[in-house]
Amino acid sequence: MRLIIRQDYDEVSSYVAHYVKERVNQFQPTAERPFVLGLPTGSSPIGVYAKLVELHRAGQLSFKHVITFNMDEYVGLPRNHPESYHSFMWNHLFKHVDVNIKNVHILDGNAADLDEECRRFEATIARVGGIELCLGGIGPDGHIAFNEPGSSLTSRTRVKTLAYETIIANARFFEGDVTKVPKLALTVGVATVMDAREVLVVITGAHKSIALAKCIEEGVNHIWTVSAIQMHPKGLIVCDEDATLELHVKTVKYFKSIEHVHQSLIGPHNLGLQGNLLRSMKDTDENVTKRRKLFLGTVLNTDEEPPVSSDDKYVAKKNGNAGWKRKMDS
Ligand SMILES: N[C@@H]1[C@@H](O)[C@H](O)[C@@H](COP(=O)(O)O)O[C@@H]1O
Repeated sequence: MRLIIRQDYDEVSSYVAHYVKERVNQFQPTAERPFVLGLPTGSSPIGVYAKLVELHRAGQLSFKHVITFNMDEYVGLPRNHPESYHSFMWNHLFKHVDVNIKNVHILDGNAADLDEECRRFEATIARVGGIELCLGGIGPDGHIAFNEPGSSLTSRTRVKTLAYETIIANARFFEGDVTKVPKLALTVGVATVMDAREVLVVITGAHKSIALAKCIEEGVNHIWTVSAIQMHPKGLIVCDEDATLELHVKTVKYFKSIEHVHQSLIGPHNLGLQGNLLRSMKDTDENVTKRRKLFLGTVLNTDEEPPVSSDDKYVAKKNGNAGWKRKMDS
C-alpha cells in the first residue's frame, strides 16, 4: 500500500484526477475493452470530479469507453432528490462529460426487491470483467462506501443500516436535520471494493486523521473497514497534511521518502504511475544506468553526478547527521 501526502484538499483533488486520467489513457479503452471505474460520493471526491471535468473539457480525458459503478445509494430517497447519489453524480460529473449513460451504474434504492437489486449489481460488475480502478472516500469512523464499523470484510453489495455517527455526519446535507437522513442504504461490500484491481482512497481533513491512523498503523479489522486496503496488492491512499495529524512522524516520513525515491527514479511528472512505468520500461543498459544514477543521487544527497559502478568512491557510509559521505573523504 502506498500513501501519498499532499498539502491540502485542492492538491489531493488534482493529484487524484491526474492519476485517473493517466490510468484511463494508459489503458486505451475501446468499446470492446472499456475501462471500469468505481466511484464514490461525499464531499471528498467533489474536487476530483471538478478537475476531471476540466481535463475532459481540455480534451485530455474521455469517458466514452468508461463504465462506472457507484458505491452506494440511500434507500427510499427519490432518485431526483437533490441529495440522492444519482443527483450527486449527475450534477458533479456525468452531465459534464461524454460518458454513455448506458455505462453508468448506480444502485436503485427504490427497487421493489432491494436484495435482488444488490445481486444484480454484483453480477453486472462481474459481467464487465470487474472494476479496474475503484475510487473511494471514508467516513470519520473509517467506513468505506457504507460499510459501517463491524461490517464483514468479506461483505458484498447489500442493504445496510447506517450507523448513528454516519447519520449525524450526513445530516449536513439534509439541513442539519438527522430525522431527514435516510437510515438505510444499499452499498457495495468491502470485498466488492477490494476485488477491484486497484483501490484509491481519498482522505482529507483533521476529522479523518484518527481513521487514517487506524487504517494504516493498526491491524486489518472490521471496525475500521477501510483498513482492509492493507491486504490489497495495489492500494493507494491520497491524503492531505491535516489527515496525517494522528500518524506517527515515522510513518509520515517513511511514506514521503518512498514517494521521493520513486519520483527521483522516473521524474516528478509521472503522478503515481511509477510502478507501472517502471515495469513497462525496457531494461536496456542505458535505462538501468539512468535509473541507478537518479537513485544514487537521492540517497547520496549530493549535487555531484554519482557514478554508476558499484565499487566506486560512494559508499553506504553514514557520516553522522551530515548525510552520506564519499569514500575518498573518509
Ligand atoms: N457513503 C458515503 C461514503 O462513500 C463517503 O466516503 C463518506 C464520506 O463523506 P465525505 O467525503 O463527505 O466526508 O460519506 C458517505 O458515508
